[in-house]
Amino acid sequence: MQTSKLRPIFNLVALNKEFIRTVTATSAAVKTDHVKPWTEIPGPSSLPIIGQLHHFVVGELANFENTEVTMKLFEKYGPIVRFDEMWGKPAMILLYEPECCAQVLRNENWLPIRPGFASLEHYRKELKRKRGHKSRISGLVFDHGEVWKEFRSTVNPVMLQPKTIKLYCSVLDEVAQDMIVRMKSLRDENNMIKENFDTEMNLWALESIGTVALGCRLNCFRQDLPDNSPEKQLIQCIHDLFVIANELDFKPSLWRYVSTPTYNKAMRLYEHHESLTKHFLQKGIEQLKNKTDNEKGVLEKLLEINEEVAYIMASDMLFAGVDTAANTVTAVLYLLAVNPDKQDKLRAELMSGSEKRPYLRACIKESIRLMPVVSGNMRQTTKEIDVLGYRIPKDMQVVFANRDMSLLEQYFPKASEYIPERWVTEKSDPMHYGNTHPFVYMPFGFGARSCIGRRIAELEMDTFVARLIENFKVEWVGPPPKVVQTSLNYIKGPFNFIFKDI
Ligand code: HEM
Repeated sequence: MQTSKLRPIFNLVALNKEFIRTVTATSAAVKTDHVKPWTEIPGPSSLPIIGQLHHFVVGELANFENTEVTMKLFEKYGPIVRFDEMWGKPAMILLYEPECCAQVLRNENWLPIRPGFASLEHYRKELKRKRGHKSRISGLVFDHGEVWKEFRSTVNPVMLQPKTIKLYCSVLDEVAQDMIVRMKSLRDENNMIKENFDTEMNLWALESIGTVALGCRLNCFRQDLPDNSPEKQLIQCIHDLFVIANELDFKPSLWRYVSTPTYNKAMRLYEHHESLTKHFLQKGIEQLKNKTDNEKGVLEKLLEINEEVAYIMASDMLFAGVDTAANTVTAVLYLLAVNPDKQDKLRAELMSGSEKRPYLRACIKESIRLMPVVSGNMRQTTKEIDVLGYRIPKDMQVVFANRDMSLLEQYFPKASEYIPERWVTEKSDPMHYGNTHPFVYMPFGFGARSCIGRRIAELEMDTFVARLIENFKVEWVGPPPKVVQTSLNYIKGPFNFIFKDI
């Protein structure tokens, strides 16, 4: 309810929304003379010295792990929201308007900058160099400018070549089938896998990406795999990295000024991730020596460039390719479990033996729309740009709220429902996905900087989901799972899946 004291504020917000609608209707982000400075963009109130900090403690930004927080900001402030600079963490603008997202993304120069993971960047670029590490390259996730471009152009022909990716079809299917055997053995008397289902999905994802990054089977599914095995340590380490990066890089933190305990823990974690990656890469290189066929996979081709490129790319793949794929498959399973008619339809497609499986792709796309592992993407502007009546300066961080936009009725009719058909229906159908703005749903990012692992991830997920649905009738009991938002969106237990044999 609006109190009389608050009414002026609500009126301002309403005015702001009205202005935004008008500007959007004409031209979303054309440069005009009548623009306001970015500091006037609506957002949580700022106090002297502490800025917006109090909102993280008791206000509208507290409980940021809740995925609804950003949708609430949209409802309160409209399609553009301001976050002020805080303790060295740069100011940030959140955008919920697809044409404006398009404009920011299309205005990038040839060297797009995706900020985030500043603490990891600090570890790889500053701390390691202080310790005498000589390399200029930190990796695709963390480098920018010419260093990023040079590395990306070196690895693109290897990582994006469909012929190379196709080489992994059979080994990924082998991984999927081994995982099915493991899941069957893990089920309890109720056909449930309640204990550590998330770790199980991570084991599948690590085993899968390992075949590409390290050219060998890691054997993560061994029943006798101890908890302190390098495989389990790596899984835990990747998970902890994303969570701690969220504490340091996406929330207010003093680490840029003093070495806080969280900062020290993060630096130890980053070092641990590095030594584990080296351990696995060494294992991959050893196994290559016994290889009998002549087909060259990703690791061999990268090693031909040089060992450092192979190591850095493997490290990127192990960082970016485990939790992402694992949580996406969990989301697909959950949504198919609570939509049994869609699951039956998918199973019929899979059992038909047809080589083309459009409904499988559609089910995965629709799951990513409703429960994406990444809430949105980010860029640092490379030039000044006017958006929705505000002037955004160069070097400003802009976040695209793709998850929230994808849940809005105005972009996807019956937005809260699981309707894979929207991805395969005729163009003339009002439900056809093509009717929405292409910058609403962008799960793998945009342009030259987009996800280099997309084709690999899609192949892994298609293969595994197909095997799961062929083998199990998947059900879910009880309330929906909780999703916790850190740098990634993690689906949390209890995992009430029931896996009945087909
Ligand atoms: C469901 C699975 C995945 C999703 C949703 C996903 C999503 C994304 C997104 C949104 C970006 C940022 C793109 C941009 O800035 O425009 C990205 C970047 C990246 N992803 Fe993925 N990803 C997935 C799986 C993978 C896998 C399996 C790998 C490993 C090969 C991988 C490796 C990378 C790398 C290295 C980058 C940085 C690219 C660059 O900046 O040049 N991702 N991913």
